[in-house]
Amino acid sequence: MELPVNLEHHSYKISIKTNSLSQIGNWLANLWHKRKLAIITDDTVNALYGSIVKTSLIEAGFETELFSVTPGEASKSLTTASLLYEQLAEFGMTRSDGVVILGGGVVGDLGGFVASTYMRGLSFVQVPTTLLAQVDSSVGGKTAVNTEVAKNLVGTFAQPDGVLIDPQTLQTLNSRQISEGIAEIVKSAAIADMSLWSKLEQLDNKEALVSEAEVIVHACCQIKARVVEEDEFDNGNRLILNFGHTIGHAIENQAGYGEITHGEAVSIGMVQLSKVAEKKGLIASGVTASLREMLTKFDLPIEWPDLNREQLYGALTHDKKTRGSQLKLILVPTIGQAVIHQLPITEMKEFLEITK
Ligand SMILES: NC(=O)c1ccc[n+]([C@@H]2O[C@H](COP(=O)([O-])OP(=O)(O)OC[C@H]3O[C@@H](n4cnc5c(N)ncnc54)[C@H](O)[C@@H]3O)[C@@H](O)[C@H]2O)c1
Ligand SMILES: O=C(O)C(=O)C[C@@H](O)[C@H](O)[C@H](O)COP(=O)(O)O
Ligand SMILES: [Zn+2]
Repeated sequence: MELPVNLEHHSYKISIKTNSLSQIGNWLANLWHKRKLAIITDDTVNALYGSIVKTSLIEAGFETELFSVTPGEASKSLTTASLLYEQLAEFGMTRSDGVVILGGGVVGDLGGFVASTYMRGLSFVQVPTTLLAQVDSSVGGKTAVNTEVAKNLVGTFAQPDGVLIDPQTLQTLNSRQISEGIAEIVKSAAIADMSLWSKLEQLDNKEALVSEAEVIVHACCQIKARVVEEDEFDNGNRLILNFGHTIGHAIENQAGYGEITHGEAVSIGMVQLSKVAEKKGLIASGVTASLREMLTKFDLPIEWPDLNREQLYGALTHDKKTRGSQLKLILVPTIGQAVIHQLPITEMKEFLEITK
């Protein structure tokens, strides 16, 4: 299956095909000529898929080197980015060369950030290997690293030249990693696609979902491509992709990056936000219960973790949907639709249930 992402200055295709990873050399040879390639990955993905990818690229005629970082959210940092800049320079990467980003959303965001800033920008492709990365992070061109102050505080908008998705790689993920990806699938359905929501309702558990991965990944990429095509730079309707993220990112930051995964934090964020929104009459009654039921079916957390709410509030003031003292909060008034609700950022204390 192939899906186009049609953008004003940088269109590209998402290819979704089981067992395509070993054919990456041919796929890239059709996209790029005469490139020196740097694969950016993490140690776990390297051990599983590094040599398949590197061999295929070398066989296709590319001079290829692989750079691997420590797995986990803590690597999405300026420190790791600096190390990668040095490694790319040592390998002699120039602006006619390209970066192949192989792994989950962490190397996707980090590698995209490094590729788009090294020498003011190299071409790159995304080869996502987690469910989360296949349904969300590999598409749309948001790159970032975290800082102590806030999640994804520093980043770029930089689109890949292509996305190669091999759903077969999902077979080596553990149960928690599958759930984490499902949080973004539930988000995508909740904000924009009632028929995907109905499909998710029919699935008994995550094993059933993984067995239909190709169809579900395609549906999510289609939603994301449609939203990004309309608003590439996140000034309008793209903000709806951030449902659950205002609270979610604050949780990730305050728990310590990687302690609560991105998907888990977004799951909690969607439910806790909707709970208060429902009480305030901002969304239809029953939305929160539907989200709770769906997310718990897929083993995702939905209750507040034991974190200081005032500190959570401090962390969420750095949300990129703020403009001055106003925040654009994403609400789901009924399943399948999203709205942008502007409010003074201080009102988020109500959503965090901070008692005066
Ligand atoms: N740019 C975007 O639009 C966007 C969208 C959603 C999330 N994100 C970001 O994505 C990140 C989360 O991504 P993630 O959940 O993929 O985390 P991740 O990249 O840390 O991957 C999770 C774990 O799975 C391992 N792994 C990866 N592929 C594997 C495979 N096939 N088999 C076995 N293990 C494998 C990794 O080594 C890692 O330990 C967060 O930083 C989040 O902010 C970005
Ligand atoms: O692509 C987008 O736009 C999203 O918001 C997708 C989110 O799932 C993703 O987590 C994104 O990285 C969040 O972006 P941010 O702008 O809130 O840092
Ligand atoms: Zn997300």
